[in-house]
Order: sequence, then structure tokens, then C-alpha cells
Amino acid sequence: MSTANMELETTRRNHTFEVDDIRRKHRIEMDDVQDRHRKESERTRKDNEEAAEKVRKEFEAQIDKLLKMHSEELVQMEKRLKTEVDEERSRRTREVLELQTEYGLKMKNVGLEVDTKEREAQLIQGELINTKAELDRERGIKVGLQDHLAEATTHNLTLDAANKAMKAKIDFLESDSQAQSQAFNDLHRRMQDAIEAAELANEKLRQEETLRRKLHNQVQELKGNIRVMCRVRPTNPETETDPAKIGFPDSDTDSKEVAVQGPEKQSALGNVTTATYSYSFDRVFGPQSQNGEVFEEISQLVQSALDGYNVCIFCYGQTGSGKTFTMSSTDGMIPRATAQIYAEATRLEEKGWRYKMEGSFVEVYNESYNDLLGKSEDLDKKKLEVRHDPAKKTTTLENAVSVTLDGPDRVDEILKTAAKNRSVAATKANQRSSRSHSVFILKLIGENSKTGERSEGTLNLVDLAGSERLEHSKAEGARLKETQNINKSLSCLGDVINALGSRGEGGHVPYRNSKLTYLLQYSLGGNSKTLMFVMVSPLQAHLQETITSLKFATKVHNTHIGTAKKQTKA
Ligand SMILES: Nc1ncnc2c1ncn2[C@@H]1O[C@H](COP(=O)(O)OP(=O)(O)OP(=O)(O)O)[C@@H](O)[C@H]1O
Repeated sequence: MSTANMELETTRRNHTFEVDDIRRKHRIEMDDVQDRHRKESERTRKDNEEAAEKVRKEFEAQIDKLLKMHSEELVQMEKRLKTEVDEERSRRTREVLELQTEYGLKMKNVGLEVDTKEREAQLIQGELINTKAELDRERGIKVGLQDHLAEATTHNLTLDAANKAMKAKIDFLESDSQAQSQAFNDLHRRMQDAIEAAELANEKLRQEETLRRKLHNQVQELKGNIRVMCRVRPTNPETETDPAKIGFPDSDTDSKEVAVQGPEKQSALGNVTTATYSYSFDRVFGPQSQNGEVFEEISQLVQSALDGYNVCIFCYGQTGSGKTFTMSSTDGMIPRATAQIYAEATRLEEKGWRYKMEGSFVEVYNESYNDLLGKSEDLDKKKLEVRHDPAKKTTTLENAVSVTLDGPDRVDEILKTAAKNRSVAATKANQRSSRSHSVFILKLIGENSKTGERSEGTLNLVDLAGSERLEHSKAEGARLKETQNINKSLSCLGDVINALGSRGEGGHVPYRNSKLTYLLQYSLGGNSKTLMFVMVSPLQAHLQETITSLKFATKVHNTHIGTAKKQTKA
């Protein structure tokens, strides 16, 4: 038993050892399997992670690619859109430009139409004035005809009576008819002689008229193609109490000098002295002189205009010195000149001359032209253009009303219309007439049907703006502009006269520097005749301006224009 037990024990122990071995072995295997499994899991996880990382990277690359593609597409699209927008914009701009051009064209057409209408209106206005004139003339003719009719009726009755008396006489004379027919033949021959003599006399008259024209011009050229005269106006005893000391040393003989006592000057020692300044001109008119006397001096130049020369007569001087009184008052130079022209044109009719006379009146204000015969509401609005024909040396005023002067009364109408327009202008700018130049232009075209002669002259009567020099510091805004324009145009006039006097053949004359000299281009220089009246105020308060004006006039007086030399005193 014990052996069996021992054997059993040994077997059990062996068995335990075996079991332990198997267990250990099993545990080792388990550990091994577990380790392998862990490693496997680790590797699988790593593989997974790597695969995930790869997929992520692939995705990222794909996203980048897509983003890049999209942004390129976006850029393309942006570009396309921009091009489309640009094209659209330029299309729209083109359309706007086309519309603007179309609108501009339409506006231009409308402007042209307005201009045409305006011109038509002026033509109609001119025609109206002419028709009115014709109507007046027709009325005059009608009255004349009625008078004639009454006269003819009376004459008829007288003739009836004379007829009866004649019949009685014929009965009586028939008794001696041979002697009568001899007497009749004698009478007939004498009558033929008389007609021939009259024809010869008429021909001689015509030749003499041509000769007179030539001689008249020679006389005018000898007197100088530019003349300067001075006129001192009287003081108004009611309002003007402080006259300047102005003397007329040679008033009893030549009347060519004026002497002005200058302002008082104090020397360093306290002595007070006054200097007297003397000026001489072609003629000096004192305060007593009348417009008629002044006109006598210029009437020869008016004659020159009728003879086919261009004539300019200026009135220069400060405001209130008498320019308008001399030029445009009812017995001033304008009405007197036109009256002389009518009378002379009528006289020349018997020598075969027929004249056409046209008048216009313009204002030069702030370097632009205004029509003084146009509608007052057009002042400062309507564009007046000056056109020159260099070949014919003539000037045309485009858009200005021009009135056919067919009777002495017509000039009254012109002066009234101009005065009305000037007063309308005066309400726009106070004292405007003193700050503008007014130019009365009379075109005289003469034709002689018998001799074939033709003449075309222009008479310009110019009332210049006040020459006073305002201190610039005192003038502002519109007033300053006016002053600058006046100063400019008056000094341009001086420059033109100076250039005409000093230039050699074909030298430059600055006509274009001011609107006034541009307008008068063909009436200044060459064969044309210029007369400048320097107007002088008699007041002490205006002494300085008086001296300035007289100095300016002296400079003009010392200028020689044209072919003939001016006669100067020895
Ligand atoms: N010779 C004269 N005899 C009498 N009165 C005159 C004479 N000259 C001018 N007057 C008077 O003197 C005043 C000023 O003259 P006027 O208006 O002609 O001057 P003006 O130089 O034309 O001035 P503005 O530049 O303002 O037109 C007016 O009342 C005018 O009647």
C-alpha cells in the first residue's frame, strides 16, 4: 500500500510536474501569442495610421489641387467678367458720347436756327425801317402830287385863256406867214446851239467834279491825314464854381493854342510856383464856340467820305468833358454830318452821281460789340461779328441792324433808338455810356452812270469812353474789369496811331489788340483821314486829367500818317 501510495504520490507528483510544465508552457505560449497579438495590433495600428495619413495627405493634395483649380477658374471668371464689364462700359460710354454728339448737333442746329431767325428778324426790322421810310416818302410824293394837281388845274385854266389869246394872235399873224417861218427857223437854230452849249457845259462840269475830288483830297492830305483839335467846354455857372485857369493866347488870330496853368508847387524854401503848360493843335475851340463852328472844320472830312475815302472822327476826353454834346446832341456832329451828306448827294445828282447811304451804330463795351440799333433785350446777348475783306479793304458788321438813310429825318430815328438802348444799358451798369465807346458808321456808296466812276467811303464818328485813369486800388470787380478794358483800348488806339506814324512800308500795326481798333482797321491809316477832338473840362478839379488828355493829344498830333506830309508851323 505504501508502495502504491508512493507510486501514486510519485505519479501524482509527476503529473503535477507535468501539469505545471504544461501550464508554464501554455502560459509562455499565451504570453507569446499575446505579445505577437500586441505587436500585430501595434503594426496594424501603425499601418492604419500611415494609411490614414496617406489618405489625409492625398485628400489635402486633392483639396489643394481643387482649390488651385477653383482659384484659377475664379481668376478666369473674374477676367472674363472684367472684360465683359469693360466692354459694357465702353459700349455705354460710346452710347453716351453718341448721345452727346447727337445732342450737341441738335443744339448746334437749334443755335443755327435761332441765329437765322435772329438775322431774319433784323432784316425784317431793317426792312420795316426802310418801308416806313418809303411810306413817308410816298406820303410826301402824294402831298406833292395833290399840290401839283391843284396847280395843274389852275394852270389849265390859265392855258385855256392863253390858248384863246394865241388863236387870236395866229389869225393876226397868218397875214404875214413867210416872215414868221423865217423867224421860226432862226429860233430853231439858236435853240440847237443852246442845247449843244449846255451839253458841253455839263460835260465840263462832270470833269470839274472829278478834278475837284482830286484837288480836295490833295488839300486834305496837305493838311495832314491825322488832325487833332481841342475843345474846352464852358462851365455851368449854377453848379460849377471852381474853374481852372485855361487861356487861349492866339484866339484873335490862329486859334491853335491852349495854355493851362498847372497845380501849385512848393519849393524847399517854401516858395509857391505854378507852371503854365502850352499845347498847340490844328485848331483850338474855346468855351464860347458853338457846334456849328466846330462842324465847319470837319465838314471837309465829311466831303472826303462822300468822295470815297474812309474817315474817322474821335472825341477823346474824360467823363463830362463834352464828348457826347459835341458828337450826338441835336446840333452835334452826327446830325450835321448827315445833313451835309444829303445836301451834297442831292447836288451831285445833276453831275450823274447816285448815292446809297447806310448807317449803323455800335457800342464797344468790355471788349465786345453791341448793336445800338437792335432790340434792347439783345444788348450784351446777341453776338455781333466784325468781318474784314482784305482784298476790298472793307468791313462788314454781321448781325447788326443797318438802316438805309434816305432822308435827313432818318438820322433822328437812329439817334433816338441808340439813346434808348444806351439808357437800357445804363440801368444794367450805372454810368455805362461813359465806359463804352460808341461808333456811328455811315457807309457811302456812290455811282456815276455817266462817267462810270464809283466811290465807296465810310464815315466813322466815335464817342470814346471816358479817359480818366481810375486808380486800380479804388476799383473792384466789374468796375475794375471795365477800367482795364477802357485803359487797354485807349492805349491800343494810341499804339495804332503811333505805329501808323512810325512804321516803314508794310510795318506791323497792332489793330487786333483791341475790339475798337479792329473794327476801325480800314478807317485808320493808309489813305483814310483821322480827326481827333480832345475834349477838355474847364474845372480845376479835373486839372490833372486835362493835362494828361492834352499830352496824349499832343502825341497824336505829332504823328504823320499817309503819303503827304502834314503842314507844320515854321
Ligand atoms: N460846348 C458845350 N456847351 C454847353 N454845354 C456843354 C458843352 N459841352 C458839354 N456841355 C455840357 O456838359 C455836360 C457834360 O457833357 P457830356 O455829357 O457831353 O460829356 P461827356 O464827355 O460825353 O461825358 P460822358 O463820358 O459821361 O458821356 C453836359 O451837361 C453837356 O450838356
